[in-house]
Amino acid sequence: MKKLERKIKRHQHALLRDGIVTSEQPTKILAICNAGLVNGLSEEILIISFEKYGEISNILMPPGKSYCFVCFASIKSSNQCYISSNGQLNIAQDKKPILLSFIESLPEIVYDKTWDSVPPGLIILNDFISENEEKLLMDLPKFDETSIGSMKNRQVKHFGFEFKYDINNVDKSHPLPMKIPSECDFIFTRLRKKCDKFADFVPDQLTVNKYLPGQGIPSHVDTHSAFVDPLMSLSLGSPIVMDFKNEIGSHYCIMLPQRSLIIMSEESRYLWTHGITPRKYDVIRNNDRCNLSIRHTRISYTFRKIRKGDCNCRFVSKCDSVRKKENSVWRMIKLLQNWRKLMYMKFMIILPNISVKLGINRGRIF
Ligand SMILES: O=C(O)CCC(=O)C(=O)O
Ligand SMILES: [Fe+2]
Repeated sequence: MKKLERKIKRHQHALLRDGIVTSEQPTKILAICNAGLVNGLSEEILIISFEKYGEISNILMPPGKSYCFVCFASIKSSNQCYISSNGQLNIAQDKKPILLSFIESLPEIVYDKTWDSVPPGLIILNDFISENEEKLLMDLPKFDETSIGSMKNRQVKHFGFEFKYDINNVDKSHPLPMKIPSECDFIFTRLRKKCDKFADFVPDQLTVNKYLPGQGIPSHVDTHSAFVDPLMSLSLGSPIVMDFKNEIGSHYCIMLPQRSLIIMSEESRYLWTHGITPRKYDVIRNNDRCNLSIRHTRISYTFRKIRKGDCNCRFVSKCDSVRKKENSVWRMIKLLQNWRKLMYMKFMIILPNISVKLGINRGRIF
């Protein structure tokens, strides 16, 4: 038996131990037997390497495993992929060649991500602006192309109030001289017509983010005490996947199309984190397809309204106003405890003096 075949056989036995049955005959599903999530293989690399063989209908990467699966729409495609890549395509760990095997059926795994749901309170208005309006808004902020900017992962510009990333808040007492540009006014006239619910929303803070391919924004909840509900973000240029996560482990991947407006309100604004994974491609799954969307430059306009006073939402676990109140109660308790300690120490110091004065000694009065 040749060396390659022997190696594959070893991996096939390992797959069998996990209940995955390989097939001698070509099927639509290929197992990459020696590389998976734990070896740093990604869906992006698989799509880039394999899409030339035909339509990919699914990719399955079980968490914590050193194998994964690519499912083609036809056996012809999977067979071509097998012939050209088995033992020849160096995308396994340390640039080693991948070892392939056909399998009968995909194992059942529960995905930790969902592509077809949105968190409560989240609305996406597609084609919210025209191509001309998009161009105007993309050219407006005049980002300096030569500087990488103050943020590691993107460039930002603030209007109305500066968002300070070191304190995760705005300095409400120092508004910026640059207000939200009047070129944005049409957005809110349009919103009033399209969405009654947000007719009263008049933002006074705007953050423009510019993301190059490979850049993103860490998952976060916009500070409750900084901004009221809702938050709105207009997507210009590249479509992108935004990740929404909640505390009980739900993870929704939401495609933000070019020229769309996303409105985050209620639970989606207060409880779910949102973020953009820094990568050059997004994997989009719908029904029975798996596509790669190549990122190019994206500019987003995030409109927010500064909150006056504390937040009084019901999503207390993520509310910094609640945390602030809790902290001040704790501070008060600590202060009281210290005060009691101080009084006790003072008492212990003056006690001997009193006992001498009263003639108290060793518990006896004489
Ligand atoms: O780029 C976006 O659409 C979102 C930006 C954002 O979440 C933020 O600036 O807080
Ligand atoms: Fe945000």
